[in-house]
Amino acid sequence: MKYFTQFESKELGQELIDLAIAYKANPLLDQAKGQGKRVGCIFLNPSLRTRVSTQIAAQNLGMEAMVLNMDKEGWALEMHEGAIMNKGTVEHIKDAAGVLGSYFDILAIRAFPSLTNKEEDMTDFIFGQFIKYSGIPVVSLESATRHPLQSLADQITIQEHLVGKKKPKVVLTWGPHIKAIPHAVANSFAEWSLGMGHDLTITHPEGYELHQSFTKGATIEYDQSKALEDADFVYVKNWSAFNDYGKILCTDSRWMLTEDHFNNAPQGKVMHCLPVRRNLELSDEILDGSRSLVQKQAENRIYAAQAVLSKILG
Ligand SMILES: NCCC[C@H](NC(=O)CCC(=O)O)C(=O)O
Ligand SMILES: NC(=O)OP(=O)(O)O
Repeated sequence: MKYFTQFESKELGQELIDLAIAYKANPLLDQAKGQGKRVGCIFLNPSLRTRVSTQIAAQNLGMEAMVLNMDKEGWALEMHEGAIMNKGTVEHIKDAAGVLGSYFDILAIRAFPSLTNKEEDMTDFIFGQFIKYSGIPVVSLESATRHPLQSLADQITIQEHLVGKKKPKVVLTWGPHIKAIPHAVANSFAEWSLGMGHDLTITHPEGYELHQSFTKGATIEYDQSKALEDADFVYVKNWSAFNDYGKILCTDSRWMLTEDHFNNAPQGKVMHCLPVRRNLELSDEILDGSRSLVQKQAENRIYAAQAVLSKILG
């Protein structure tokens, strides 16, 4: 495996889940595997979990992880070919990524979407520039379109809580937010859940349809209470409109889950990638109650990253 940027196949997904579960039981199982190797973690946006869990994962494999907060500590990067760099950008991605490629064995990159340029965002333009010019294996720490390490951790968490059920009912529900938020987590969660064979229902206000390349095979249900019936896992996420790109079309607080939403899904577990805005996206009642898997998901981020780095090391 050279790149980890999206869901590839159920077989690879399961292999990574199994490896992650083995590392969770014995984090230092492959302590010698990464000796003498370096992973560069490049952040163009903020992070808590991804930053720390990836460093712990590398350390567990005996690898060195270096973090560069490019948005704050690096030179402003020019992404476009042929640009005359007489404005704010200082260094071209060709030069910077080439250098990083010579310093590291693996590059891991976080590059959020603009939410203004749909075409560039949809092709993961910035992310692609790093892949093109670094020439080394690349791991996504959340791109414009996807957050695969989060999704892998989510699938590990679902498998750990299946209680004998082969095909769980998984619901992805939109929750309110005050900001325009990327589609990456929702896209990726849908892509991985469908890919791993779950029965997926997606519920959101009208106008919040995700791109169908991520949701093909899912049931789209605009009535949230109907969607939640008999749900085993309920994944809460805000995202901005995709068709009316990057717009906020709804802030209706009735979409925020409380205990009352679970009258027809008593067994339902609740998931969120974090960070979560309490009592806006998701109620204290749910987050602090026994349905919540959010801390377990965050813990599994370590083992998801460890499995991916290990697989790339070969
Ligand atoms: N990496 C996990 C989520 C990152 C990002 N959340 C945010 O930007 C939240 C910002 C805020 O709440 O102000 C997202 O949803 O894609
Ligand atoms: N879930 C997640 O990716 O968290 P961070 O943005 O804090 O890394």
